[in-house]
Amino acid sequence: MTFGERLAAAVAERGPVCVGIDPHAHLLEAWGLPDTAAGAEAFGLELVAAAAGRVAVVKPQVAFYERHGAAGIVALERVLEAARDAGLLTIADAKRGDLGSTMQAYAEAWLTPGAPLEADAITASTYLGLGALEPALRLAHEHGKGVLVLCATSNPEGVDVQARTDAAGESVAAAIARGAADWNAAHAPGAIGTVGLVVGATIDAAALGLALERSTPILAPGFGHQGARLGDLARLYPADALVLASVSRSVSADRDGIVAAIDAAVEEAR
Ligand SMILES: O=c1ccn([C@@H]2O[C@H](COP(=O)(O)O)[C@@H](O)[C@H]2O)c(=O)[nH]1
Repeated sequence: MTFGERLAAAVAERGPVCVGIDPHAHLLEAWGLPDTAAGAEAFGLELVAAAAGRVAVVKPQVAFYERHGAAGIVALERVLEAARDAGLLTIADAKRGDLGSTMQAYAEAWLTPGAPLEADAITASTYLGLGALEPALRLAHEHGKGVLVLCATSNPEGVDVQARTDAAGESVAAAIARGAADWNAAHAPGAIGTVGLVVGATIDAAALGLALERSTPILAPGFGHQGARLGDLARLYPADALVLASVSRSVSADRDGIVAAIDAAVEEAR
């Protein structure tokens, strides 16, 4: 089964909300936790417990674990393991992107069953070309895992690169979306595939000429803290798209209120 098909089944059961796990220093302080690996682990484990049974997916932001060094990576391993044990799909928001042989190593780190940092999908950057991701896409496909490629990101600066067009008028973002759809069509015809796209909820997808296909799962950050509203999901994305709406800070601001905030997000998205 492809990652896209696994994701579609999970979203059909629990809805499109993805709980982001972003242990910012200011959130650890607000939660009364130390700004250490142990604090980031406790934060992540509480969010996993709150998300379990409520949503389909959690998305730890790797940077907030890396900032604590080796102990932070161990903490992330434990958070990923707890999420797996709780029946949640996991997206490691690692934004990896390098030439092919190095991408192979990244994929072995994040997408190999049994690896200490195993996740169901990673985020990846195509600055070295979509073709450079090929070893990661192949390894992901082999194991039913996913690679979510940055396409039209939610930050305002992204448009400087992503809206650039070639001689035929195709934007960088549109070319990435086309490449992802082509890869899925070639490797899993008729299915929702291995390669997904990151398409922010704060951007104008039509202005970029994006053709979003059902075969290409979409990770949609930008809801909540960045301003987009979960209630607008149906307006922002094509009706038949498999969209995962990511919320991090907006559900984790208040330690005592995370269950209520996740329930509210699920309800608003529904
Ligand atoms: O285009 C992108 C790609 C990734 N992100 C990441 O998602 C979360 C968003 O956090 P919020 O608190 O819900 O704003 C964060 O980890 C980003 O690095 C993104 O925002 N936009």
